Amino acid sequence: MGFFDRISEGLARSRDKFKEQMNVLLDRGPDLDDEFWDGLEETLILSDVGAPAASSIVENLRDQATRKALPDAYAVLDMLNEQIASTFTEGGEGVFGGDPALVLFVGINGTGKTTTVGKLAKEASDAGRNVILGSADTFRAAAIEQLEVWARRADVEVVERERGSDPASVCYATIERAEETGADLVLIDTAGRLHTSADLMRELEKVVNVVRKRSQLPVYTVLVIDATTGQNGLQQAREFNNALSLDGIVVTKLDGTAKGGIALAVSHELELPVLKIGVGEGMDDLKDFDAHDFARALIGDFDERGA
Ligand SMILES: Nc1nc2c(ncn2[C@@H]2O[C@H](COP(=O)(O)OP(=O)(O)OP(=O)(O)O)[C@@H](O)[C@H]2O)c(=O)[nH]1
Repeated sequence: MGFFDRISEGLARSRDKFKEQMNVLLDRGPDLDDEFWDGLEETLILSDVGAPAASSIVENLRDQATRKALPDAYAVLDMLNEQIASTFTEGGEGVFGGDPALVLFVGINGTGKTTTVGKLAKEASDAGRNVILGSADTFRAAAIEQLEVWARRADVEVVERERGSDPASVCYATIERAEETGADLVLIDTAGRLHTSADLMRELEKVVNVVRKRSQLPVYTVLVIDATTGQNGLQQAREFNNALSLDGIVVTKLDGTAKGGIALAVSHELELPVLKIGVGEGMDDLKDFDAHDFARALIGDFDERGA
């Protein structure tokens, strides 16, 4: 199944929610009056894209409707996909684009950090890159074992220490080992932590600072967000970004959620690119992000019979 089909299948619930709201709005007729524009903004907000993104999308579409003298709501909806796509923050090519990099994965518990590291390791190793993994999640014993399983599947080395070790020292050891082996992609899994826990966030800041100082490879910090948590994901992203100056996000569990719009809320509000998306638990379920395909999958197409 191609990228669009996978993401389209995954976002079916998000799309249904959007369409249901839109159809109620269109039932009153296709006039481009204030009620339509307010209703469109509200529908976007209910789709979890966040108020700032929703208002920017509606403002731009309103401008275009005036400039191009668009006849009705259907003409506006034809431009909605494009407008949503361009509201995502672009960039981040350096992180997984094939250049040498050290990437630290952070996020709250259970968002899919270890799984994402594993999937990426497999993809990069299959593409012929020299990959090494670091298990700085020294908090949860199962996380170390889980990463070992992925490392075996990907046929890459993983640097680890016993449970309870200092995560910064695991990072240090991983960087040393990467230098010895000439690895050009270093992926470090960190322990899940609540963004509201000041101590754990300080510990993570320390880990990131150690890595930034010590690594000769460019260092990127990537937040892994679980799409099913909706608006809470935005709050997590704000806190992690404040503490760590993130370089991008990976949005997981986009298979089967009605809250897929959260990817846009975070990308737009925090000016962070979406680097990858997770659409399942399997090895091949981590995909490159394409804003146009994502927008199409999120809201679908509209025609005059209703969508
Ligand atoms: N459906 C679905 N499940 C996913 C996806 N990504 C990860 N998971 C599942 O989410 C669960 C948690 O994933 P982990 O990778 O262990 O999460 P983590 O962030 O490393 O967890 P902690 O180490 O506890 O913070 C696992 O059961 C994964 O298989 C995804 O894209 N879709």
